[in-house]
Amino acid sequence: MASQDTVLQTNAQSAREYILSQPSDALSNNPWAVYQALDLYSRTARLMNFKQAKLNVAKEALTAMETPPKVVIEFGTYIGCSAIAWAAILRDLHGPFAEGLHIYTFEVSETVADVARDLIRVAGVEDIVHVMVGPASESLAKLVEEGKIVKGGVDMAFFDHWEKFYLSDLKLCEDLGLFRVGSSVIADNTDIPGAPDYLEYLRAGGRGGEGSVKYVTKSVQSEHIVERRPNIVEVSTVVAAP
Ligand SMILES: C[S@@+](CC[C@H](N)C(=O)[O-])C[C@H]1O[C@@H](n2cnc3c(N)ncnc32)[C@H](O)[C@@H]1O
Repeated sequence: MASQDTVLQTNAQSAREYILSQPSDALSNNPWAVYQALDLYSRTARLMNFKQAKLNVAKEALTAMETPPKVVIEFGTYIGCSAIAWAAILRDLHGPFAEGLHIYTFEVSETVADVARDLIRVAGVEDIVHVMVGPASESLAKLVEEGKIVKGGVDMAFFDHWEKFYLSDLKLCEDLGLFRVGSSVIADNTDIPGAPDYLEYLRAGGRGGEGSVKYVTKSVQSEHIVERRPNIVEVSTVVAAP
């Protein structure tokens, strides 16, 4: 029987074949069209991309931010579906020629990262979406070390890798001083498979104590309600940052 990793990689490669087989004038340099083609494809294929109904929740949160977001970090690239959507949203918010737009996205598998890079290229957003291969915590620390992300410089962090890493990676963001008041922290799959320690932490408002990062958080039900399927997007806002 094929391992989970092999299935994950094979499905990702099939998604790339599907996209590359489409007429290029329909998708080329059009991030929304690529996102939607992938989302449509995922309805019949087993893909673990961030689906449209949930993206709508995240998009609403990003659009409502007082300071429109420019820098996004994403834990879990997979085929680049959500990263392409973040690029489309940032471009919509700031215009096609805006400077300083960056999506740093972290993926542990070289094989699926290659798929993401190809799809990001089709979408024409490779100038603002940076795929980093390796454990997310290491990639993030490297970005800070290299000065590519500065203190208070993350407008939105998206958690969509393996749930067991959500809380430790959130705490790493705090330890590196990446958030500002108003930063958004969004997470998928907190209901199924579930990230109880992450939810408990955010619902308590954070680590607690003087000088700590504080949050308000809400579990938002996405519109596409299928019983016993993951429907929740956890949307948290930083309300205090030392
Ligand atoms: C649910 S998928 C991400 C879906 C993606 N956001 C999208 O919409 O296409 C989770 C991905 O996280 C990756 N991953 C899991 N743990 C990781 C870690 N600690 N560091 C980096 N990537 C990780 C997995 O290999 C997998 O490709």
